[in-house]
Amino acid sequence: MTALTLGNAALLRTGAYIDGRWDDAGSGTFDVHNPATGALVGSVARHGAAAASRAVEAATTAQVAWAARSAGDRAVILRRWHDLMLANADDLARLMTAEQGKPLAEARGEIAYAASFLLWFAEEARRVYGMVIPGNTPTRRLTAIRQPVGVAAAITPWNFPAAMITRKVAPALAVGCAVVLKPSELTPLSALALAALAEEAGVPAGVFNVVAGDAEAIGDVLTRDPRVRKFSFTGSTAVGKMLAARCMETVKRVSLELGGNAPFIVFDDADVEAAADGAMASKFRNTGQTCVCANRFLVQDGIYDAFAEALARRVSALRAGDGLAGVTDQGPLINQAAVEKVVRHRDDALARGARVLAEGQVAAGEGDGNFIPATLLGDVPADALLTREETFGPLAGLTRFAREADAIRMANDTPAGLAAYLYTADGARATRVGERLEYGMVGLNTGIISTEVAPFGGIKESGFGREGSVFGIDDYVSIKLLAAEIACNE
Ligand SMILES: NC(=O)c1ccc[n+]([C@@H]2O[C@H](COP(=O)([O-])OP(=O)(O)OC[C@H]3O[C@@H](n4cnc5c(N)ncnc54)[C@H](O)[C@@H]3O)[C@@H](O)[C@H]2O)c1
Ligand SMILES: O=C[C@H](O)CS(=O)(=O)O
Repeated sequence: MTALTLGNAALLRTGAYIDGRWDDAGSGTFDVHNPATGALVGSVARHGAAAASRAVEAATTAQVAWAARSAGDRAVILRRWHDLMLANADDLARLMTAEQGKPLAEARGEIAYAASFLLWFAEEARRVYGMVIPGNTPTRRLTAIRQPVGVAAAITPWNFPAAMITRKVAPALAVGCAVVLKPSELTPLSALALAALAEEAGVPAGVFNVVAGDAEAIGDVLTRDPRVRKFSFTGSTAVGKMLAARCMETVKRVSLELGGNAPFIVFDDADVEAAADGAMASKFRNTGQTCVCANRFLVQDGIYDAFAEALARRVSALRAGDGLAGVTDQGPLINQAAVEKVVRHRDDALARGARVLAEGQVAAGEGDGNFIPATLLGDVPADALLTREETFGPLAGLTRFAREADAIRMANDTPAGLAAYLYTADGARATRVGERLEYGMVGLNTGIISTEVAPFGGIKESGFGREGSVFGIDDYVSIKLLAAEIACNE
C-alpha cells in the first residue's frame, strides 16, 4: 500500500521482486514514513530469510543464461533501463523525496546520476577484454579471460536510494552476473521502482531480485549462502566490517563502501569565495547526509577570518523544509536519531570552547519533521566529536592550522579514508598535499568529486573496491588463465 500518487502508478511497488514475480505476501509489513512530515508513504511486505534464499536460487539459475548472452544484448537492456529511468525521472524523484527527504531538485539530480551508471556500464559491457600472453614455451599458448563471478549480493543505504543501487547493479549485469539486492528498509520504494523499470526494460527473470524487510535475516543469507560469490556493501563502517567478516566463511569477493570523515583544507592563498562555494557544495549536499561530505574544516591562520565570514554568509541563508513543498536548500534528516547525533556533536563542540558563527533557518510549520538548522561553528578543537566522528548532518566546524605539515597530519589523523578536499592557488602544493592525503578520492579546488566516469571508493576503514569508471567492472569479474599445449606429436 502506498499513500503517494504518481503519473506512472506501476512504479509504486510494495512486495519483494523475486524471479520476475512480485511477492506481496511477507510476514506482515513495515511502514515507510516521510521524514519531513512523518506521514505514512507506504507499507511494504516484510520478507526475511526464506525470500532471500528464493532470490539466491532464482539468481543462480538465471545467471547462467544471462552470462551466455552477448555483451551487446546485455548492453541494449541496460541502455533501455537507463532510458526508462530518465523517462520516469519526475515520478522517481517525487518517490525519493517522499521517503528520503532530499529536496526535489536534488532527487532529480540523483535520478540522473543513478541512470548514468546504467549508461556507462551499458557501454563498458562491450569492453570486458582479456589478454593473449606470449607462451612460456614454443608450443604453449596462454590466454587470460575475464568471466563474471556469478551471483552477486548487494546491501545499500538510505541516503542515495537509487544511485547506490545502480552503481552496483549496472556493472554486475554488464558482465553477466545476477544480483540479489537488499535496500535500506528506510527507502525501499525507490529500489522497488527501479526493479519495476528493470522488468520493463527486459532484464530477465531472476537476473535482478529485490528483497526487503528483516535486514539481519536477509543479510545472514546473503553473507553465508555459498552460491553467492560476490558481496557488495555500502553503509556504515561498523555494519560493513561485520558483514564482510561473515562473507569470509565462504570466501566471497567483497567490496565495501563505508563511512567517511572528510577534511576540507583551506590554505592562505586559496580563492576564499570559491572555497566557500566548494565548502557549501560538499558539506550541505543531501543536508549533510553524504559519505563524501566535508566533515571538518581545517583553515590556515591567514585566511581563517575571511573564510569564516564567507561561509557564515552562506550558511545563514540556508532554509530547511519539506522538499515536496517547494524548499530547495535543505531537507529533513532521515530520522530523529540522526538529529540527536548532530545535536550531540554540536553540544560537545560548544562545551569544548567552540562558538556558533552562523545558523540557517527552518521553514515555518515544519514542527513534526526531523529538521535541524544548518549550523557553522568556529574554533572547534581537534579532539571534538565533530572532528573525530562522521556527523552526517548540516553541522560544519572550523579548526585553525599554521603550517602545511600540520594540516596533513590533522587531516590524516582518522581511521577513515574516503574523501578529502583542499583549496590552494599553488599547483605544486595541490599535487604535493593531494598525494600525501590518505584518502581514496581528493578534490583539488572543488567540493564535488562524484561522477560515473571516475573511480569512487576509499582506503583504510572506508573500505575497498571501486565503483564507476573503467575500474568498476573489476569487482564483478574473475580472471581465468587458459594454458594450451599445441605441440603436434605426428
Ligand atoms: N562510501 C560510500 O560510497 C557510502 C555511500 C553512502 C553511504 N555511506 C555510509 O553509509 C552510512 C549511512 O547509511 P546507513 O545508515 O544506511 O548505514 P547502515 O550501515 O546502518 O545500513 C546500510 C545497509 O545495511 C543494512 N544493515 C544494517 N545492519 C544490518 C545487519 N545487521 N545485517 C544486514 N544488513 C544490515 C541496512 O538495512 C542498510 O540496507 C554512513 O556511514 C555513510 O558514510 C557510504
Ligand atoms: O553518500 C555517498 C554517495 O556515494 C553519494 S555520491 O556518490 O557522492 O553522490
